[in-house]
Amino acid sequence: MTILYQMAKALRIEADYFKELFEEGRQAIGMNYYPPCPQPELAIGLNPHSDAGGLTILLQLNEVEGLQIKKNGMWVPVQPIPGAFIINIGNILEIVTNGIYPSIEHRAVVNSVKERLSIATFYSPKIDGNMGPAPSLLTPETPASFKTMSVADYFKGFFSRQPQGKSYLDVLRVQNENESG
Ligand SMILES: O=C(O)CCC(=O)C(=O)O
Ligand SMILES: [Fe+2]
Repeated sequence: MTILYQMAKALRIEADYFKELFEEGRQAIGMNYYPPCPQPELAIGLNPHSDAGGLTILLQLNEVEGLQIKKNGMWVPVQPIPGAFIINIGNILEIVTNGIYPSIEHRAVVNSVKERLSIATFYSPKIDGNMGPAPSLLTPETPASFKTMSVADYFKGFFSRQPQGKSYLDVLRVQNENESG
């Protein structure tokens, strides 16, 4: 919550909006084990995706490189630093910040000789609320880029698709003035 409140403050989003969304939020944990692969160029550990939730806190457990983020169209490795957490922005933060904090596309590659372990915690809003771009960010010059929807419908949509880059966000985007009414 501390990280989220600092983000809200930086963007001048009312703290109450984040409190309402995230304070009773859901935290999920995922553990990833990537066995060594003799031909790593033919395999992928985890397909390119952006995380569904608000914030992800990730620990690369055993100092084997594997996580890559997409920056300017290129895959950039994230060096594991012992004891350091990686904070990733998920799709829901992109939606509530109306695109100011874009979610990060990332993937995990495998190593030819070493196994790799990571633990991720995903922090998301409570399931029985609605979410959309924070009202305080919306002005006539900066209209909503995303639809407001229930958190439950958002996750239903997310889990009914194959993870494929950031494609799900495009479905939720307000297309243009005419279509958005
Ligand atoms: O193993 C990693 O470093 C990435 C894990 C990940 O992106 C995820 O669990 O969503
Ligand atoms: Fe991820």
